[in-house]
Amino acid sequence: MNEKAIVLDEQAIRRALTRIAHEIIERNKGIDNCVLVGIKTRGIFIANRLAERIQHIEGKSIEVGELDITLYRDDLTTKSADGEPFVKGSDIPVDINNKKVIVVDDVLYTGRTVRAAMDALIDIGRPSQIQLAVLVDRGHRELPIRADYVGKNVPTSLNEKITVHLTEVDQQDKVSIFE
Ligand SMILES: O=P(O)(O)OC[C@H]1O[C@H](OP(=O)(O)OP(=O)(O)O)[C@H](O)[C@@H]1O
Ligand SMILES: O=c1cc[nH]c(=O)[nH]1
Repeated sequence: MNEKAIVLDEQAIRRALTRIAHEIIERNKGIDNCVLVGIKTRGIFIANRLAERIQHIEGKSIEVGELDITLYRDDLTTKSADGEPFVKGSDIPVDINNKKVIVVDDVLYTGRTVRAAMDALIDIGRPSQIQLAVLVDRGHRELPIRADYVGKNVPTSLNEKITVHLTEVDQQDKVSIFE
């Protein structure tokens, strides 16, 4: 696959996350009773960055939990009967009962990862609300799921792929579209 375009550079990612942090605070009238839950690798780093910005803006800390979701649809050795993603592990340091849980991921595509995340959350408690924040929404949903906070909507064709690079793991901040 070839890199077709850079859709967000370092500065654009920074601005998008700052905007989302403000939107989270505005929508929830502050961050009392809110918890961020990042999905596996890059969603966790994005959730941590949002938490830093929220702390900076509100002067209050927001807790960050983690979910590790495996998309094993293509992994024949571990494929389950229904072939859906599953939650491998979680580290959610707070009681999510009656909390507003904001799920955070880098890319929203079919929605199956988020569906698995919501199942896992509902298994461990009863959030008062679940919201969703993503850096990129590339469309092509297979489930009735939408994001409440979107860094950038990137219309894609099915043969394209969005890659998100973050300095914490990839030594640079960049979102690209590959075809
Ligand atoms: O809406 P969906 O169709 O579920 O796709 C979105 C998920 O796909 C990506 O993870 P991927 O499995 O590519 O792993 P990665 O994060 O390690 O790249 C991305 O990080 C999202 O979690
Ligand atoms: O294009 C895509 C689709 C799913 N997950 C990604 O990270 N990119």
